[in-house]
Amino acid sequence: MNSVTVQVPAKVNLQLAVGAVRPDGYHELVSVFHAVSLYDEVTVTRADELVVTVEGENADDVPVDRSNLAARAVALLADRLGQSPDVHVHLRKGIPVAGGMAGGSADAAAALVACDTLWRGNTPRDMLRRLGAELGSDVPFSDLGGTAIGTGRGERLAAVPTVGVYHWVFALADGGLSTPAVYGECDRLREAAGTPVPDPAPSESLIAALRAGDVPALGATLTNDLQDAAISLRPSLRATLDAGLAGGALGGIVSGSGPTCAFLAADEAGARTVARALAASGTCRTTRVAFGQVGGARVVPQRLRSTAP
Ligand SMILES: C[C@](O)(CO)[C@H](O)COP(=O)(O)OP(=O)(O)OC[C@H]1O[C@@H](n2ccc(N)nc2=O)[C@H](O)[C@@H]1O
Ligand SMILES: Nc1ncnc2c1ncn2[C@@H]1O[C@H](COP(=O)(O)OP(=O)(O)OP(=O)(O)O)[C@@H](O)[C@H]1O
Repeated sequence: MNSVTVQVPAKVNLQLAVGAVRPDGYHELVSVFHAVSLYDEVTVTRADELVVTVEGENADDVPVDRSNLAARAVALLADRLGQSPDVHVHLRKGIPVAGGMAGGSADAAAALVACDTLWRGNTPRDMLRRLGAELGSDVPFSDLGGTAIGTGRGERLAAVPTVGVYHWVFALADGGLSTPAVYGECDRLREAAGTPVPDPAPSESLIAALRAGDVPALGATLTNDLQDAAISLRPSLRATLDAGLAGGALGGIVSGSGPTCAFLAADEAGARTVARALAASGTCRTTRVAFGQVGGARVVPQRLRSTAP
């Protein structure tokens, strides 16, 4: 076996409750993660040195040096397995870059699975997730997929029972937002308001909607504590949210740290209607239609691989 390809999904946070800053600088979270059908594909191939190449929309915004999260994942696993990290990592980006949908984290999770397969490390999946948490708070969920509650800084996961299919429209913006900057803005806004920061807790109505597969109820209970901060840094997001809701979405929120906005539609046809309304409004760069929940990082069987890098 000379190369391995892993497909890995984007995420949207159905609830993102942000608590106080911890001594280590991270915020205590309750995050209801949901994996959706926008995918990156990560292919690792044996090579003379560790190199990264990237294809897809805004590929130029993705670093190809050792700061790339996938390259860091390769180096970390190589170190743990006592293995040389010399592989070619090729990223085929379908997840918006710096869009609040965990694109870099997805690539890290996929690179861990791909290299462990290539090197026959046989590392248990929960161990790969623990390694992933060293690279970023969203990485373990990118590996797990489905729908799950994340606590701590978002890395401690428990699957949430869910029924039904959820149809989503994502409004992509020009340019990204920096995750630390959005958390920082959230703190600044809270300090200015002078209100105490509540301990984050799961929304019972949201969990009930997921258990029942109640799409309108889910649309009504989407929340994101980083939304005001993202809008404060990118005021045009308000118009994007308004346009999606006016276009018939059952709910709309900023995805994670933004600037992508996520809209829940009643069904597949409804999603296409919302996407058209968003495109006509001129309030976003482009749209993507997707569904959830989907599984996490998985090896693509060789016979199903579309092209070699
Ligand atoms: C916004 C979310 O995407 C929601 O799922 C995540 O919380 C961010 O996860 P991520 O991109 O994997 O973030 P990390 O790489 O772990 O952290 C990047 C930066 O985000 C901020 N950060 C992240 C997670 C957290 N619980 N509290 C934080 O304050 C910190 O400034 C941190 O330095
Ligand atoms: N493999 C990667 N793919 C995309 N960006 C990467 C990658 N590795 C490092 N980065 C850097 O990380 C930054 C954030 O990109 P990413 O797509 O992970 O953002 P995000 O989806 O907002 O993350 P999150 O939702 O986890 O906060 C990019 O601007 C880029 O410089």
